[in-house]
Amino acid sequence: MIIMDRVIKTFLLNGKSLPILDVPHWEIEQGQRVAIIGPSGSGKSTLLHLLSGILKPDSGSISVDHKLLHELSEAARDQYRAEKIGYIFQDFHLIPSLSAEQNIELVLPTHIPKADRKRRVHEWLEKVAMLDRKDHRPAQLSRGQQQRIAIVRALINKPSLILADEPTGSLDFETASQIMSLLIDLCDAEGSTLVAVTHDLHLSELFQKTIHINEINSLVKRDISKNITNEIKAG
Ligand SMILES: Nc1ncnc2c1ncn2[C@@H]1O[C@H](COP(=O)(O)OP(=O)(O)OP(=O)(O)O)[C@@H](O)[C@H]1O
Repeated sequence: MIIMDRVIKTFLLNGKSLPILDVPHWEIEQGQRVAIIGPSGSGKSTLLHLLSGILKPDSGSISVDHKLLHELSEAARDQYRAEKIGYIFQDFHLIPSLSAEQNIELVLPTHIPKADRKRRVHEWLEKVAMLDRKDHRPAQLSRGQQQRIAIVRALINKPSLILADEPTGSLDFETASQIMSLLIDLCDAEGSTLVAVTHDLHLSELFQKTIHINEINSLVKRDISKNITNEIKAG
């Protein structure tokens, strides 16, 4: 379970403090699959960065599985991120010189013996129908295939929380729906909580719940976001 309480986040820009997020209260139950929609610049990525512990709030509390993130040391936050969180980016962030298999194996804990590592990676490649592409480097894969590898890399350590920032933003609609459905199914199977930012209202329908950022961030003006949502709908 994730609870954000009275969270304020500002950025310093040219010596001026710029308010970005004001979250009075927001909760996500363990195992929920939530799509976050909202206009550009409304703080969606910042919200994910706060949940992952990459960013710290100026004030307020963020609790994940009863652990208060701001009370953890930097080292403990890094460990929490490595163990509990899988992060999926729009542009995959795969290492170009490594094969699909090596990109995934890289995130497995070093104490796991080589043969077990291979077996585990192969099982996951099978789940996303990519076993026959295991030796391909990212440039030798389609964009949808690269995202499948990135999804496996994020999920293989069974994190309790998956954060996805526009994970299908650079894919055509059909591939995007397939990849988003795959991600949701895998999170379902693992019981992981999924919080995904998407611009696409049609894709957001695949989720249990869609939340507009103005329901979370009190700084986003309702009327502006409504107009933008309507524009997205019309598009
Ligand atoms: N490091 C930073 N320093 C200063 N301002 C920042 C920084 N990072 C983000 N911002 C500002 O914070 C606001 C929210 O950015 P964020 O990336 O969270 O928005 P977003 O809703 O994810 O946008 P998009 O949909 O375009 O990706 C923007 O106005 C952005 O300019």
